Amino acid sequence: MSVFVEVDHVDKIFSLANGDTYVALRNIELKINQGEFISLIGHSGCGKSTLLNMVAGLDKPSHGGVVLEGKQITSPGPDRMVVFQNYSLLPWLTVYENIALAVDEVLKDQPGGDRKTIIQKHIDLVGLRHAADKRPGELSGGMKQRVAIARALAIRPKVLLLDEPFGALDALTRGGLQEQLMKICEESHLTCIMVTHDVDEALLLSDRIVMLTNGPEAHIGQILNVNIPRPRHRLEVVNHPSYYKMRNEIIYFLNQQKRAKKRQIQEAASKPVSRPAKVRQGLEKVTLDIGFLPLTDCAPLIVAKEKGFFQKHGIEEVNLHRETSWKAIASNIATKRLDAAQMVAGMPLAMTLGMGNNSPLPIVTSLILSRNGNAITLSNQFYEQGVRNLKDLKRIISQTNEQTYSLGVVHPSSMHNLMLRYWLASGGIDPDKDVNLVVLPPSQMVDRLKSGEIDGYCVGEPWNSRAVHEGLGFVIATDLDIWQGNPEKVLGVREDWANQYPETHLALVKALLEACEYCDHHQHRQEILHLLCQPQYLDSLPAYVRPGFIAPYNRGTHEQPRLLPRYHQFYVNQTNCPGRVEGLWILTQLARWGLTPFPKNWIEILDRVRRVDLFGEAARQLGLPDKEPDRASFQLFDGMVFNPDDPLGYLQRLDIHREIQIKEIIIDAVNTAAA
Ligand SMILES: Nc1ncnc2c1ncn2[C@@H]1O[C@H](COP(=O)(O)OP(=O)(O)OP(=O)(O)O)[C@@H](O)[C@H]1O
Repeated sequence: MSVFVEVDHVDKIFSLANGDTYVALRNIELKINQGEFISLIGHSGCGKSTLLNMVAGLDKPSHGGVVLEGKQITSPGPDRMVVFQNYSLLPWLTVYENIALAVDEVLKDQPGGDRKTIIQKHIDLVGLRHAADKRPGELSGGMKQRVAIARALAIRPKVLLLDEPFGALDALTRGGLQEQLMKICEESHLTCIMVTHDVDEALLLSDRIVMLTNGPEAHIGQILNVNIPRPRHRLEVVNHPSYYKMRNEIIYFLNQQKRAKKRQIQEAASKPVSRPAKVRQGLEKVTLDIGFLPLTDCAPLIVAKEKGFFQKHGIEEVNLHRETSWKAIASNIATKRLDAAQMVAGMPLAMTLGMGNNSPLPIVTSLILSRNGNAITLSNQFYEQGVRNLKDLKRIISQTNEQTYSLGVVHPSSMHNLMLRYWLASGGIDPDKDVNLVVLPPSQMVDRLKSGEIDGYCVGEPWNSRAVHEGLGFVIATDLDIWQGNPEKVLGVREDWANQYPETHLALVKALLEACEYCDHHQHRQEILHLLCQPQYLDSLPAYVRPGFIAPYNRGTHEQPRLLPRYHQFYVNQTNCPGRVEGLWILTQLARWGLTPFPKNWIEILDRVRRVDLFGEAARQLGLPDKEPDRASFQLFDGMVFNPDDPLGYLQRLDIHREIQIKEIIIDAVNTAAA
């Protein structure tokens, strides 16, 4: 089906009287098919009417655009009619005259007789023949709204826009009008967008319900497909087997938003007390301790320090602490020894959910530092046995019952663990039953492979290339083969730290974002290689770091080494925004393997951890693109589609998984302060 209306990455920013701005909507992306009925639902003030007004052409997006049948909407037009809650009829005109006014204006090229027929037909359509000569003052609320609908339909719009059309009517009248509207829309195959607060109304009328989060920066939290067959009848839809499940889902979404609002208000109220004064350069803290692990993809941190990006943004002194494991990073952030750290992509979510029997500790990430850069290395023994791909590995594992192979991963919440598990499970290998996964720091992988304690691993560079260089193993897959562009390392800070030092946090994100951009220029790579290999950072031979960074990547197989331009991706292709959809994928995988429960309130958790808003602020201040990646379905190498509106459906479709727990994870601001 072709797209009829497209809301294309729309932002709406209002200028306020005091000179400030208010970002009402951020990055709204919605494609609507012809004949679809869409409802917009969300708490008061989230931006539903603003969005509707932009489709109507009554207001303009600040960024992005709205397109109808391939044409950009720039002003109101008769192809889009709006029905408001307050009817907006002219009180001195009769029902007939109110409709005639619009018809005579828009269809003026048609003969008068035809226009009369059209007016009459639409008066009949809404059952008002008996009241055609009455003025609005003589009509009930329901009758007035029927006139407004008839007037909108009479000029044959392509899209009908309804802003809480039945909000002012009593329940009985509302019910009758809903049925009438539904019938008209179904018969004329009209495309409708309706703003409503009424969950049952949305379920009765809609094909899809678009749920908006709270503002500022409201975005689409979830889209619900209403799979109730048409024609529908008001008294029957409630008997549909999924009616109450869908209803509960919407109400749950609204409750999550209510709770998030309450927390924001509490946080705002506590700010003046808890925030330290700005020390210098407009920042609250100008000396920072930041943790990292000696891996090729720590480059942005090293570059930010060595090339002066931290100082450029007012952070006078940064002590980079080389840590030995991801576990140490998590612990040093939890105990506040570190202000910030390079983290594996799943760590902020996992710590927030309290993975591994820890108390939930909210961590925020406002920046992705790198994408890709991992590989799965297996010992030469597999190669000698003819293992070239996942299928071969499965065969060998099935044949060797007496031995369980051990594979190293660097942290339960790391993409190494989640991607290795995904890859194995896609090939029918249960990562908890058919192999033995062991958590080891990256720097121990090569030695353990050499000693035979493990048979392979999934790790970042330079540890794969080093094994190849030393003739210890071969790369069976890089993460480009599994999920090209997967989020790899992120910047992580405690949420209370981010709240306490907001300007410093922003400066840190800006400094690292600029460093990421610097790292992606291939003409800088030789210089960065030199910086990275220094004793205080990777302390590595350049030969281990070069492959995939500046030189062709050698898998240690018979295959010719190949250049992999995106193997270490730091900036291009929207690398840096901590998008919520990929965060949601991580949540599904943590739950899949029993590492954390799947949070029933996932929208709330993602909004809290993956701080798209703070990333956007930093990017805008630098004049760099600030868009969140598309809120679209995607798939990994096996073709299984991940639909962000149905994460639980995705989990259910995955053949191999542990028992999945679904739990509401409530972490309030008071706990945060005490943590
Ligand atoms: N012209 C304006 N100038 C400044 N702010 C505005 C303007 N119009 C709307 N806003 C703000 O934008 C946000 C979204 O408003 P909008 O009316 O779209 O919300 P809504 O979801 O339709 O609310 P409701 O359900 O209460 O009708 C609100 O915070 C509102 O105060």
